[in-house]
Amino acid sequence: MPKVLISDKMDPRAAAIFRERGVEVDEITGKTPDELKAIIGQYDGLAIRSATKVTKEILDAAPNLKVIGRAGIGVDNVDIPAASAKGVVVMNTPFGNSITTAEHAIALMFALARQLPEANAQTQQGLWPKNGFMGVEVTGKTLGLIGAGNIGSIVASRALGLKMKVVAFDPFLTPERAVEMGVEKADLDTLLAKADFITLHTPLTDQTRNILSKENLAKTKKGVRIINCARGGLVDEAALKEAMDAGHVAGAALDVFVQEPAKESPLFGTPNFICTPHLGASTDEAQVNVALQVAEQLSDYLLDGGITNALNVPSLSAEEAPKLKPYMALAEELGSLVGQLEGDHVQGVSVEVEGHAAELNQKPITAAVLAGLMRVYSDTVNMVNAPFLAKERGLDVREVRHDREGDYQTLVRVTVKTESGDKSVAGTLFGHGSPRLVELFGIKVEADLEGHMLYIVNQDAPGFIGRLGSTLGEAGVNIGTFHLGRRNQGGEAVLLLSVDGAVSQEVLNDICKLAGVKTVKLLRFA
Ligand SMILES: NC(=O)C1=CN([C@@H]2O[C@H](COP(=O)(O)OP(=O)(O)OC[C@H]3O[C@@H](n4cnc5c(N)ncnc54)[C@H](O)[C@@H]3O)[C@@H](O)[C@H]2O)C=CC1
Ligand SMILES: O=C(O)C(=O)COP(=O)(O)O
Repeated sequence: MPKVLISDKMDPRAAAIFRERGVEVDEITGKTPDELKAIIGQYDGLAIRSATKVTKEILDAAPNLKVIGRAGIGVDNVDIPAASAKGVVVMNTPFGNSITTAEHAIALMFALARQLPEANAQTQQGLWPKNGFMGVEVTGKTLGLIGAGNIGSIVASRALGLKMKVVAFDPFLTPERAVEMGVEKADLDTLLAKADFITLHTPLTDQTRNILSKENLAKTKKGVRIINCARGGLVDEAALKEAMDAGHVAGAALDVFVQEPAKESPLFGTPNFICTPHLGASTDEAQVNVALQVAEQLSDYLLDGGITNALNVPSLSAEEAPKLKPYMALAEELGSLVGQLEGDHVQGVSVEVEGHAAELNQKPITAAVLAGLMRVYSDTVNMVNAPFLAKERGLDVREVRHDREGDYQTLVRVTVKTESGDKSVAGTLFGHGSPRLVELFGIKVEADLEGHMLYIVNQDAPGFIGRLGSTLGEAGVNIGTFHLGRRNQGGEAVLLLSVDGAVSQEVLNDICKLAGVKTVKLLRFA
């Protein structure tokens, strides 16, 4: 039974789903990195929010980890390249808390416009400060939206409902989508110059870090109010403090900080500065959404291989997974076969699918071919890290889909590019989806690729099979299955024998000495 650790506070429904689905679950929150390192080794899955930092060090201490699920959106607390290199799938729940976070941004906008926190505090102190809090209306004002993705577009629709004008800066926002959203698409400088309120809804990337820098803050309208419910680091906190002290920025509301938990900040105590402790996603509704989703997604992956909302592998629905499973087994065997035969020389790989296979999602099939192929270099390769390793090695990977049906109802062909030309193997599925090799380097040969196998290329000649049988028999090697194919009569022939166990180098040398033998190789399949 797979085992999952929930390491951040999560709605109890997550644990309940894991148990219902047949996944063992521990909820251990608030661990230090060292404490997490000490226990992570026993888990197949890890469910987190933003508090747990999944660093390379943690991943190195997690040999069994297969999947990380973020109950939320931002995954900047996960070292995704390190996870990919280790073959760990990283998933998030991209929509579960979007409305909630958008509402928090709107709530903070109103709180700034009417100075609600300070007015509340002073009233409760018994000061009745009726004349101290002159606010501004949002109606008719311009909201500058930096980032018009899921959350940004919900904020825009709410702001339009409040009769605001919305100007959006997002390099990936198409003019058509801007029209559909009812916003004006603008460049950043235009937005900065026009906005009465600015709200940020981008991930933290090299391009967005300090997008509200000292320089950009200086380009804003005097009296602007700024809201950040996305990620700390989008706003230069020191520059914001300066701009507020100078009276240029009239108010700022931060839900997120460069350093979290933010126990101290020069901004604390600044008039018209409001903050919340990363509460953007904290509503009952959002937390139930993300908890249910993350538990279902992790269970799907661990139990059936279904992949939803993964950031480092192609998606594979729980419905698709059972259909694709036998193809992935076939693809991995074909990859393994070419890897073992040609591994050192491979410069590029082409994966072709035809017949029924062409109706399926090809990405997982290609990833499985690469996993089989790359396992020659490292036994920690799997479908997740194989495409990354292939890229690292500079392998040119191509996918081809043929609608035609050939000799077989379904076929997967793997062709590797080598210095001595293209070499191709192909396989199909028989009966109840059992993989079968049907072609090896241009020769038709049918074989199940399993266990230890001997690959022999020889010159087709009478008596060879008898001599080979005797050599193996004398060495005490039992032949399980025997598959034979040849290019033409008297031409090159290929033999694939399954043998009961490994064959010594001595026996391989003896086979090599048999007349007509060109190549002998011992292969190993799962
Ligand atoms: N405070 C909180 O508790 C929460 C914070 N978030 C954060 O909100 C942010 C946005 O989330 P979503 O809208 O779901 O993401 P999304 O991926 O749907 O949208 C992000 C948008 O930012 C845009 N973008 C990327 N680079 C940009 C750049 N250089 N300049 C301008 N725009 C750029 C993208 O094109 C995209 O449209 C994320 O960082 C997420 O982590 C999300 C949920 C809760
Ligand atoms: O979903 C996100 O990106 C968030 O920032 C929410 O963070 P949290 O799950 O509340 O720690």
